[in-house]
Amino acid sequence: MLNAYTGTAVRAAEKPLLDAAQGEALMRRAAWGLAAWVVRELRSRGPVAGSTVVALVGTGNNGGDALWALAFLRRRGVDAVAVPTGERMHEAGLDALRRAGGRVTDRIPDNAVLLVDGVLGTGARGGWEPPRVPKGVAVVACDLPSGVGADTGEVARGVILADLTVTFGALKTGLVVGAGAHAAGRVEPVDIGLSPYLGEPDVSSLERDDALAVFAPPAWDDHKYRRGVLGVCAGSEQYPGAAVLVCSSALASGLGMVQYAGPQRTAGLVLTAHPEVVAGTGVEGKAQAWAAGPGLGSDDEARSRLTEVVEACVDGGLPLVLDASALGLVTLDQLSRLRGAGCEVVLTPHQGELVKLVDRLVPHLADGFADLAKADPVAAARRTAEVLAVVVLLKGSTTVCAAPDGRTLVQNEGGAELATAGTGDCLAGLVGSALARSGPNGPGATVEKAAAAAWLHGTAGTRAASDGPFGASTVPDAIRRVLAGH
Ligand SMILES: NC(=O)C1=CN([C@@H]2O[C@H](COP(=O)(O)OP(=O)(O)OC[C@H]3O[C@@H](n4cnc5c(N)ncnc54)[C@H](O)[C@@H]3O)[C@@H](O)[C@H]2O)[C@H](O)CC1
Repeated sequence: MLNAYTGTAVRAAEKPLLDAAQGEALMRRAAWGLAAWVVRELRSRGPVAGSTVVALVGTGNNGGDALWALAFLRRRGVDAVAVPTGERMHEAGLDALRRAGGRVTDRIPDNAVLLVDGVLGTGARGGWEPPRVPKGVAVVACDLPSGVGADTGEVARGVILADLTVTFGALKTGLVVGAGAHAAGRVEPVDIGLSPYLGEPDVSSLERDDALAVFAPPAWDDHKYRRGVLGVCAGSEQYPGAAVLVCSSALASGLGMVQYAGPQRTAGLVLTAHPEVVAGTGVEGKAQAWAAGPGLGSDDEARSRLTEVVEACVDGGLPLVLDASALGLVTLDQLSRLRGAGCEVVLTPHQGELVKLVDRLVPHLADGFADLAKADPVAAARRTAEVLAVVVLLKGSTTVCAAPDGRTLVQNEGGAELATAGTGDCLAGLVGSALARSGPNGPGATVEKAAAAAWLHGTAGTRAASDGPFGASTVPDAIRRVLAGH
């Protein structure tokens, strides 16, 4: 599990050390770590000594880190060049650079091979006007790409996309969420001794082993009912394929059984693809969790199919994932009955669906909510989860999984290749599968299951993309390959 903290929390963690006059020691540790990563980057591209490294240096401590790092690099024989972007530079850092034999110029030298972005860190307020960065120059951001909001991942004007971000003290939320995560490139944390002063993380991310623990292979004495039975209510005359995609993904994730409830033609398609599915028109059976919504449509029949599933879940206290059409159909009363029956509920909207859901079910949150969902997806998912008392899995370039108590997991596996019709249906099947398994229960368990599904879905997407462009029907096979370890 990886943990990330807001910039505000990291600054608060620094405070006792700054009060104890440890500021320069912290900065030198940070700069030392940054210089070490720059050396690695240089080595991967050619010789270290003699190469020109330029740092854009802002007026604050972020610039101070960059100056100290240049001073350390100068001692490795690097031609270390500072380019100030403001009226002043960190005094001690500048002094260190000068003593080490580095230089200060007013423009990026043509022969620069690597650029350190040390303009703005956690103290940034809004954007800036960057100089033109010559093509082919590697970019290493100091703590954060300048202009990325450390608390939110919102990207302001002027952000230079980094190949690598070396971040100090702790991962920042803004480096693992949304556009900020994209701007940061690879992220390498450097320990500067803040751990004892950091509280609870703002967000966390499941790693491979955490996710695979949710989708664990069967134990030697498992039988099909103990491995989990997922009920699927998806697909319609208009969108029959959705039913197949949900069932295929659920089966690929290694469940004991998939039970399909839907019209005959759709059931026929499901059975042709997967004869092992138990299909019928109603919800009777042995389902231990339900996935409802993909391709249901919005007519009376869709509404009544969803109602049947909700009632089955209320009666049995079963977990339920609501996706796609179900997000436009579910009522506040149904959510409240599900909660009252102790059912785990996961909603899986993308940004547009979340905004519509909030408009419809939580009108008092609706004002400005579309802007919030764009700028700060973590806050948007959290607010919805809290007010509806369900887990919200918000799909996007970063998948945000928020629990009603605020616990939030963010997953960045997979890329834009997954933005193709039907992949959301596959994700719904995986969330349903995670819910149907007897796994860890208790606080946090539901949000972890949702995040594990997001991890598997994203990782499968990346696997599928490695063979070239793909459609959603390829995803289930990729899921199997990820779970098989190849
Ligand atoms: N505190 C420590 O000892 C350590 C800090 N580290 C590094 O310091 C930065 C945070 O430093 P801080 O000085 O607080 O903020 P910044 O350097 O990010 O910038 C402040 C500076 O910039 C001006 N400013 C803010 N926004 C803009 C803008 N949009 N355009 C132009 N100028 C702007 C502001 O007025 C200030 O003058 C942290 O990220 C670390 O890199 C180390 O971790 C070591 C310990």
